[in-house]
Amino acid sequence: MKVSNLGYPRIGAKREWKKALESFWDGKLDAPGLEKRMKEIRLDHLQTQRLKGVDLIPVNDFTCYDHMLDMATMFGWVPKRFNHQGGPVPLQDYFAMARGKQDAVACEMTKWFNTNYHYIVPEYEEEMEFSLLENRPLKAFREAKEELGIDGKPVIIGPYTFLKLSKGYSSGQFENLLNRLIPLYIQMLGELAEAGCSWVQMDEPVFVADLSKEDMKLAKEIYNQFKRAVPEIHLIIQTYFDSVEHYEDLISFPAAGIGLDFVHGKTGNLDSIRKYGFPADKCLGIGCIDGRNIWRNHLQETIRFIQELDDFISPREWFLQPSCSLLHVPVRKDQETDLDSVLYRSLSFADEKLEELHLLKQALSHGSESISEQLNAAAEALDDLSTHEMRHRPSVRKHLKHLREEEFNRKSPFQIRQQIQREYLQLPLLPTTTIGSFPQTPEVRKARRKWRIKEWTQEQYDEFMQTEIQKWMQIQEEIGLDVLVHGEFERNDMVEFFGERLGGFAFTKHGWVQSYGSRCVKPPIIYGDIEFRSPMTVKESKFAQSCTEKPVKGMLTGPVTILHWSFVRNDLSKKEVAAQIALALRQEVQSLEANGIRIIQVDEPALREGLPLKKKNWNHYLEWAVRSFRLATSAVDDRTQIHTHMCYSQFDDIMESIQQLDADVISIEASRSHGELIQTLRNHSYKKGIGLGVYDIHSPRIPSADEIKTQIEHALLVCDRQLFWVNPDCGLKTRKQEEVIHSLTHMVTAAKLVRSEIARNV
Ligand SMILES: Nc1nc2c(c(=O)[nH]1)N[C@@H](CNc1ccc(C(=O)N[C@@H](CCC(=O)N[C@@H](CCC(=O)N[C@@H](CCC(=O)O)C(=O)O)C(=O)O)C(=O)O)cc1)CN2
Ligand code: MET
Ligand SMILES: [Zn+2]
Repeated sequence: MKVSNLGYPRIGAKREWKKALESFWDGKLDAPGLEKRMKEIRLDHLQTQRLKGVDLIPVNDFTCYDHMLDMATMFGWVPKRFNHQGGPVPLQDYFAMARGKQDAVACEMTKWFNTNYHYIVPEYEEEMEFSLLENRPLKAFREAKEELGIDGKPVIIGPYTFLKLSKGYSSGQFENLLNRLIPLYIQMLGELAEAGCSWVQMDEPVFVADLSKEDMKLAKEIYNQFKRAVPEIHLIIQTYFDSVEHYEDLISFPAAGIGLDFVHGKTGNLDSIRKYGFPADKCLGIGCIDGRNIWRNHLQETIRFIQELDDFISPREWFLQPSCSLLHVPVRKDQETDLDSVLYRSLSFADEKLEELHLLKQALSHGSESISEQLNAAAEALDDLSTHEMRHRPSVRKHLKHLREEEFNRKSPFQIRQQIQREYLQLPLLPTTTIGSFPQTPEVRKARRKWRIKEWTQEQYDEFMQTEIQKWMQIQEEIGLDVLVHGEFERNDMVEFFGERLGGFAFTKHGWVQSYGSRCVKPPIIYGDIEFRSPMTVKESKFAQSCTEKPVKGMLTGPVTILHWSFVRNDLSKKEVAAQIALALRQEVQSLEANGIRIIQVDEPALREGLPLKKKNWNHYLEWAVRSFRLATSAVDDRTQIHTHMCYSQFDDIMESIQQLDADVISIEASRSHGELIQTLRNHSYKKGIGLGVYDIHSPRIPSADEIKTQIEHALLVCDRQLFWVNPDCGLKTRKQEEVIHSLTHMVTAAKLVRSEIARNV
């Protein structure tokens, strides 16, 4: 029995990794300085894992930005626009692919399966040469060996997953490209074997998605080739986030081990094991500790579960492991000194999870009695949580039980609302707007910090916020935008902010998780029933509206997004928790309307992300997700315009459900995906207001008016101009003031140019 870890958070308990990267980008740290810092952090994480008793310690899970980008650059997949000169990709080109540069737009970024982690999408281009420009897993393996004497287990994205998650090729090219990748993998594995590496973890999470039998046949052929070429490497094919789709095929692959998720794919994987058994010549990686959530494990139940499995299968060896990489949870909990003690005791972050695995190993090797104290402590902590008074609020439960169907519907259908809103809002053709946030400058963050640590009074803080809002109202007026926003300066994060103001949530001080690149989030913890306390956003929106004649958009985060971007209790279904959040938001929407806000945007960027990985589970999810949005937004008058916003996702699968949200206007991220959304809209005509993002906000690059104009014109080929809005891809909180002003000025110029061309032509 071994403890195996699948991946460790990169960011560091104090976000050292993030800080080093940002210093480098700001020019405060040079390249050797960055390399040095990264190495220290990397080694420190290996040390920690060794101390926690991990037998198979992952290496090459660390990265300077994203693990998919690492794979792509290692294979020489650098799109021409980055003008890479051959050889190992230098940091500068590597970061240019991630973040863009003035003469080259960044590579697309999208959700890693159903998580809030975003990866850089590898982009294939015709004529690309495939060669192993460097062997990163080998480097990582050697480093761990030389510096710490650790025999690391390199983690590599498997070829099937790598290619499935890439873009730029047609389905007919898939097999050919796969065949061209094989030699690179073989070279990589061969060099690892030569260096004395024995275990390699090949991540193939796409094996849990809806693949065909043909796919599995093709995949098996690859693994046969690996086995033939590098027999001495022990490959573990690792799956996660759901149950394996064609389990009976996967167990016949020539691998030394197979890793399964027994948390998020428990029923499916268990059914498969019951039906097909598990090969006695392979190791079973048993993902039994939740790598996606922060609750302590009920160790006794887990032991029982593994013992039951042991009754009917006899793998060569058991690997006790988290259900997936620990990338998705914060580093360690001992920094959380202000939490409710019952809640604190029921938590387990990455380091605690590794301790839990070690305890499981002890119990399973030496009997449960050997750790009975720890087992009882875990059971007791979870028991105390389940009887916490926050867990059950009768008023909320009662309200939800008695909802009437009309509470999920607007008063009139869209066509009627559209007429009424046109009168009420008096907007020009192709109205311009932004998605909500303006730069969260160091000054804004400092102000929040001073307020948080009580160095500033509420009045001082409010005054600062008003000044900031006022400044940006004026900037927006000068730029000539049509629908203004207050800028979200008062928010640390679009989810955490609401979590701090609603009943039933707790929030941590250091519970950071990587979202993309150096950007992190601190997901709030939903541990009780959710309750609206008092208006959360009215003060700022109302103030902003008092500064202008133009309509100000109120700005809320939707129920599905709050749910997905929080750590959620697991004694209630997600559907029930979403309904509780929706009910609270409904009251906020009503308060905004009552205070003269004529447009309210309810962001749902995580709607697509929450989509189950298997199609058969889609309908159920989409149904409750849509209903919760409607519950949150339907209480308003016909004349109040409801907007929603979504980003970083492929939308073609869910256009129908987006339509059913019945929002009057949706703004969607579109620019990094280079026109794919346009294709989607060609296939599904969308009959409500829509703004396709006209420029990428993740890049410091400033788009020209011409380029934006072209984007608008392209969009108008598929969108009705009477329904079209002009806006950036997403909020602007990560940008600098000057970048924002220039970009938005170009955007408004572009919109005006298109308007006047339309006027000339009719
Ligand atoms: N939850 C969530 N998920 C999301 C998004 C999102 O906005 N929220 N957007 C999409 C992309 N993801 C993103 C995720 C994070 C950030 C982001 O900007 N994160 C910030 C942190 C935001 C935050 O909470 N900031 C705190 C401050 C945190 C902090 O570092 N405080 C320092 C002090 C800071 C100072 O004095 O300057 C400290 O306490 O020591 C605040 O503003 O109050 C960052 O990593 O830098 C952006 C996009 C998808 N998923
Ligand atoms: C990730 S979606 C962000 C929407 C939010 N209103 C913002 O502008 O930041
Ligand atoms: Zn967005």
